[in-house]
Amino acid sequence: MDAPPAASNGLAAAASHAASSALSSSSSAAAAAAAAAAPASRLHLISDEQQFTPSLAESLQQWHLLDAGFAYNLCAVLGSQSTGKSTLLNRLFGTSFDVMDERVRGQTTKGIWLCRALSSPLLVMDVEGTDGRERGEDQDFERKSALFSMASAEVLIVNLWEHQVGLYQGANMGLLKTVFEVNLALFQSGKGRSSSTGRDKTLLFFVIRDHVGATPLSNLRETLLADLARIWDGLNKPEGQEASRITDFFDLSFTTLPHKLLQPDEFERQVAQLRERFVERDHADFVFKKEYHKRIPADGLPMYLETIWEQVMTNKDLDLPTQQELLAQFRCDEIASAAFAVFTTGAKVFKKPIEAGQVLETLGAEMGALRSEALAAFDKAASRYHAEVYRRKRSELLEKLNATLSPLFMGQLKNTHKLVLASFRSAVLERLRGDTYDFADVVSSERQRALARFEAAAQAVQLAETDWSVEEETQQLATAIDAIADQCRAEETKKMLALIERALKKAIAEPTEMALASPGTEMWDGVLEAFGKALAQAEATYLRKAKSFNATEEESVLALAALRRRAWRALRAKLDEQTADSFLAAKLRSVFEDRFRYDEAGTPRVWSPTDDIDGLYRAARDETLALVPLYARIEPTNASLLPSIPSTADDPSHAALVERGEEEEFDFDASLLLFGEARKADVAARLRKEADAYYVEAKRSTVSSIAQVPVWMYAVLAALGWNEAMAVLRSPLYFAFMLILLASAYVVYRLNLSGPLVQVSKAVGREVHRLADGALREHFQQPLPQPAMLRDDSAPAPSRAAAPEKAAVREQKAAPQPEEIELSER
Ligand SMILES: Nc1nc2c(ncn2[C@@H]2O[C@H](COP(=O)(O)OP(=O)(O)OP(=O)(O)O)[C@@H](O)[C@H]2O)c(=O)[nH]1
Repeated sequence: MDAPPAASNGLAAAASHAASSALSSSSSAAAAAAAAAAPASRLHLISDEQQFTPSLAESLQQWHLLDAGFAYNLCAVLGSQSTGKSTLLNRLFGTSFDVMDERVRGQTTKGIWLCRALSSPLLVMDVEGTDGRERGEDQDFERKSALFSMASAEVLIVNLWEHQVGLYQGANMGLLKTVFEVNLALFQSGKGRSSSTGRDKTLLFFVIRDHVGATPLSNLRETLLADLARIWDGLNKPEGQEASRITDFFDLSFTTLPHKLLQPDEFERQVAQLRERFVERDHADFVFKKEYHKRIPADGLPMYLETIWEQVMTNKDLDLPTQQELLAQFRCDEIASAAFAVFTTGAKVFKKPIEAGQVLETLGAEMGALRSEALAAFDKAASRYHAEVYRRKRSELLEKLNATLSPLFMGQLKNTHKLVLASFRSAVLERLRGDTYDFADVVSSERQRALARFEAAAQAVQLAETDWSVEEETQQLATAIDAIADQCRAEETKKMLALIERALKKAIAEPTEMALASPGTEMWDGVLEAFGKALAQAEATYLRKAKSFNATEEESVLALAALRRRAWRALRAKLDEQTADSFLAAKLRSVFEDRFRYDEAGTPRVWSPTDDIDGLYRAARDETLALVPLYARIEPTNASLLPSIPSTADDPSHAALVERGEEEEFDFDASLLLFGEARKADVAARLRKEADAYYVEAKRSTVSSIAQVPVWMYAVLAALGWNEAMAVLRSPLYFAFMLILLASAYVVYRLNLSGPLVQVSKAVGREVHRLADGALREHFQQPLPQPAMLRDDSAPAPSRAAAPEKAAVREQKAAPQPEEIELSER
């Protein structure tokens, strides 16, 4: 960019005029700024070598126009070389274009220069003059510069001398023909042009210089219009535009200026008047009408002008609307990228916490704000471009923004899902810890709360203008909640079934023990009656509780079947325990004992040699042995007492449970058999041996009673001692001794010494009795048969072996039988 030349008088005048016009039209601040401003530096937009400058954006920035949007104007001046174009522009706009040195006379402006007007947001293009000697017959640049100016400028100032008007063959007419031709080419696609609305028109502003006043402006205007019409008619118009008129594309305006050198004051005055039309927006004849604007935002101007110039240089078809669209695309992309970059930096902040599983309470609002900021930044700059392109690019940007935010949204949902699920689980478990709860109530209220919480969190993070959906995630959460609820329910059911089972076990224990302790044909009826009652109660309890578990009919049926099986297994376990070897042996022994050792009245038998020990033994043994098959199989006399317990094999769903190892195989019919033939034989053999032991003991007790000292022996002793008694009475010595004894007895009695003496005597008596008894026994003792000779060595002695088992049986019985009490007393 070239430095401006020293401000001339004209320039200072322009500046001061700008200040005054700014003051009069808008604000004093703007006026002050304008007054203080120096002419802007000019920019060699297209160099002598026809190269486009890379510094336009920089210059626009310096001229404070880069962010002006559409609030700027652009005009270009065309005309023959050295016709005072630069001089006019500098006077009109306070620009700093080079003016020809009078002494040299030659082409001053080469290529195209651009400068900002001093007092208004106006860009002025000074285009190399046509017909110059320097470029000779080469009309190429003239066409290119015309094309370039037409594509960018709202107003084309056509500068010509008065004496050139009417010279149809002159340089200006050639220039105008070129302008018209390129105009048609620019809009050949017909897009974007609407002659009815007047949009995309260009103003041709004819400035007739050195107007001496002899020919009035109106005449000059008519002449020029006639020339223009003739040129227009002679053009080769593109298809579809054959009937078009010049005014479809151009507005035409004409003005004159006096000779600058001959009438300098008048020249300056009229220039000042003309300036008003260019800078004062409120002026009635303000030249920059809206419809002339090329709708290129200032920030897109560098790109646009460069592209246009490239197209011009490569002689490609230059279709202006297409160029505008391309520019819009390019710029919208650039603006979107800039906005997106800022947005991405902002969005990155949320990424880590979300990935770490956090739930960010304000994420929705912050994402929304971030997205709005990005869109606002895009809208601000991009909305000035081609509307359709802008809309398309905006929706692309929105999509991109949403795509960036989507993982955050999904992450937040997932984290919320986890959080809500965990709270649901802990809340349910917490409430299930108490005693008084309704499972269905707990689960449904917590489920509702969890889903509502999730819904609220999801809504908070969902943005408008997205296709994000929370339905799937909500569905997944509901499924996960239901799975946890099912799990809890299964555990609760298990707990409940275990409680019911425990109660049932307790209920059947005592009746079962009592029934089995007194075997008989109706033994099993008692057991099964008690079981039936306990089972009915258990089922009732289950059904009552199952209601609060939301169990379905089908689930209840299955659970009841399982409960029956468990109850039956519990009964079987009790029966197995009660018919275990030691218990069963004790029971049978007890029965045998009752029948063998006690008579019908329940009195213990004292065996005498006359008793039919063998007969009683056989009867008692056979009766007891007959009980073994009774214990071996559950067989009530009343078959209806047998419960209906479904076997797992008959139930496909339970067969599946068995396969999974969740329930054992169960066959009701098989479960009725407590033990088989082999064990029956074993139990019988054992009982026989024990009975044998009792038999031997009975026999031995008979022999013992025979070995007692007979009563008549004492009579014999009295008879034999009669003589000795007479001898004592007749002998004075013995008699005296007897008297002394009697006297001693009297003294003892009188002195009350009988107690201790009786004690001593008793002790002495007991000792004497013991010694005498021992002596007699020894005397009459006969050898007895050894037990080993009578019974098998392996059989336990009844007193030794039976004692602990009997004690065990007694411990097992919760309430001793009357018979047992009797026995123990005995
Ligand atoms: N007769 C006449 N001469 C003028 C007028 N204005 C400027 N000049 C003179 O014309 C000569 C050319 O002026 P420029 O302003 O350099 O003309 P230009 O058309 O910009 O020249 P190029 O940029 O070389 O095409 C200078 O010597 C000016 O003094 C005018 O109104 N009437």
